Order: sequence, then structure tokens, then C-alpha cells
Amino acid sequence: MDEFALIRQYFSHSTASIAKSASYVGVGDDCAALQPPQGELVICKDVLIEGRHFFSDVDPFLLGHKALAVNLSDIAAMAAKPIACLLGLALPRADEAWLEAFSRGFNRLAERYDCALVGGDTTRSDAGIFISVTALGLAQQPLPLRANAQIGDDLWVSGDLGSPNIALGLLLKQQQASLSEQELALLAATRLRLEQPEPQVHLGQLLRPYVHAMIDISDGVLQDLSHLLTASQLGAIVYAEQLPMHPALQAVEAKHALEAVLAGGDEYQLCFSAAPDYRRQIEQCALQAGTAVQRIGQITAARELILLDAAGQVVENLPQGFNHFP
Ligand SMILES: Nc1ncnc2c1ncn2[C@@H]1O[C@H](COP(=O)(O)OP(=O)(O)OP(=O)(O)O)[C@@H](O)[C@H]1O
Ligand SMILES: Cc1ncc(C[n+]2csc(CCOP(=O)(O)O)c2C)c(N)n1
Ligand SMILES: [Mg+2]
Repeated sequence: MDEFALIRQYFSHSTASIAKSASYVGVGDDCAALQPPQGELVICKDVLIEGRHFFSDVDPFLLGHKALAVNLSDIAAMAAKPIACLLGLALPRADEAWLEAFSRGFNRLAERYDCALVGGDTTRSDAGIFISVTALGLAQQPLPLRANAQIGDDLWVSGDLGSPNIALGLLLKQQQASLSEQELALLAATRLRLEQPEPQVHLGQLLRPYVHAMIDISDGVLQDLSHLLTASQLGAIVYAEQLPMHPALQAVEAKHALEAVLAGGDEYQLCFSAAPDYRRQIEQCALQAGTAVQRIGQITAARELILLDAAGQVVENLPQGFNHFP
């Protein structure tokens, strides 16, 4: 299958609503062309590299899903609605079975969120798979920027944390040695969160009227919260025992589980700040989106992030989150 047949077969069948407008140009010309809808256009990009972001033997259907999901998670963190995306692919070979599954995972998530795949680029790579996705979304002012947290805001997090990091640790271990039965059970209970994360697109949009600042926690909750605090020139108190932990982590030694919750990346949940007046409304948004939300602390004036344990003691030497160039 040649380059052009490949693009036609797997990446040119978007059924999203924006692709139905009369003047729309999608995959197949020099540029895509769309009538920008009214509102604030938000744009983001995330790159995924074989061996860095995913294992070579990952299910290509799940990889296709994840490549788009990590971008839709950034769109969700702007309380925006996805509208379109572009897919850059560099592949060592045109493996049709791989492409069929990858495109099915990608296109299925795109369809679920009415996000049109409007273009991209496909090249050969000498070694390894490289994926670059750009996503466009539509937002409304005021945007829940990282810089907009206010003193006295509640801090919240969606979902439960820790499972992607535990799954990653087990998959790395499995490359060196065989896992015990207990470890295999733990891997089975956690690996879908690593390999098929669900972006919080509905929750992000529902929260828009209530939140001041929002961020997705792809690099781990402490590190991404630190980015939000630095941008807002504020600090926070976070209560360790209020951090929502994935239930499977009961089987993990407590210190290891807490590290996974605090600093494990690949979460794709939302962390946000909002005035305490909106607690009831925020709980309602979570019910409507079918996601849990948990209050984890407060925004403070002192420019530091303080983590308190169950006894109210300050936790020292906080673990670092994910960093490509530590
Ligand atoms: N090579 C680059 N050129 C221009 N801007 C960049 C580049 N790399 C990152 N950025 C910008 O830097 C900011 C922080 O990027 P970062 O990737 O840390 O955020 P993120 O995408 O929310 O997190 P993650 O990639 O972990 O999901 C974003 O505004 C991003 O657009
Ligand atoms: C094979 C393999 N090794 C390591 C990881 C962990 N990992 C890679 S990138 C990242 C943060 C988000 O990425 P970015 O900051 O690039 O958007 C994390 C937690 C993984 N998922 N797979
Ligand atoms: Mg990024």
C-alpha cells in the first residue's frame, strides 16, 4: 500500500459535524479549510515517541486512542469543545494490520467527541514510530488559565490517581522478569488507565462557569499543580489523605502508592481551583459527567506547595513528576 492509498484508506473518512459544512476542505488538499465557529480558538499539540511514551508492542488500537486522548485532555483543561485535529505520523513501514487498528482507535475517539481529522502528514522513519497530534477546540472567555487561581479557592481533582504509574512500573519490570500472580492481577486492574486514558472533555466544559484555573495532570498532580501555582503566583495546602487513589492501589505498599498518586504521570485527569461557593454546582457537574471529583486542598497566598499528612504534619522531600530532561 503506497503513501497516498494509506492516507485515503485510514485517515480520510471523518464524519464530524464541521466536515459537513459546504465550504469544508478536509484531508486531500494542501491545507484543510474550515469556517471558524464563533468563540475562542484553542490549539495544542502533544508528541508520542516509541519507547518514550509507549512500548513497541502496545495494542495499536489503544495507541491510536491515546494519541488523540492526550490532546483532547489539554482541550478539556481549557473547558473547550474539540472541533478538529491533525495527525503527523512517521512509521518505519506501512504495516496494514497496525494502521487499521491504530486508525480505528484514533477515529473512534474522534467520532465520540465530534472532532474532525482534517489533515496531517505521513512519512517514513528510519527507526521507531513518531506520532504528533494537533487539536483545535472552541472555548469561551474567560478561559480557565493556569494563572487565574485566587486566594481561598478550593483545589479539586477529578477521577482517581496512581494506576497509570503502577501499570508502567509493572510493564517495565515484566521486560526483565516474569511477574507474580499478584502483580499480574494488579497489572490487569491498572493498565487500561495507562493505555486507554479517557480525556475529561465533558467535565471540563461543564465546569467552565465555576472554575478559575484548570490544568490536566499528564506529568503528575504535584508537578502540574506547581505549574498552576507558579503561573498564579500563589501557593497551596494539599491534604495527602484527600487525594483520590485508584482502588487497586490498596494492594501496593503505602509509600509506593502515595508516590504514584503524587508524582505518577499519564493521568489525564483535571486539577482545578474554584471559589468555595460553587461546591454544590461542581459536585453536580461531576454527576452529570459521570466522573468523581474530590476536594484536595486550598489556594494560599504564600508561594509554596505544602502537603500535609493525616496527622497534619508537613510531608518533606516531595517526589518529582515526569520530566523529559531532568
Ligand atoms: N517546541 C515548542 N515550541 C513552542 N512551544 C512549546 C514547545 N514545547 C512546548 N511548548 C509550549 O509550552 C507550554 C508547556 O508545554 P507542556 O508540554 O509542558 O504542557 P502540556 O502539553 O499541557 O503538558 P503535557 O505535554 O505533559 O501534556 C505549552 O504552552 C506548549 O504549547
Ligand atoms: C514506554 C513508556 N515509558 C514511560 C512512560 C511515562 N511517561 C512518558 S511521557 C509521560 C508524561 C506525559 O508526556 P508528555 O510530557 O511528553 O506529554 C509519562 C508519564 C510511558 N507512558 N511509556
Ligand atoms: Mg505537551
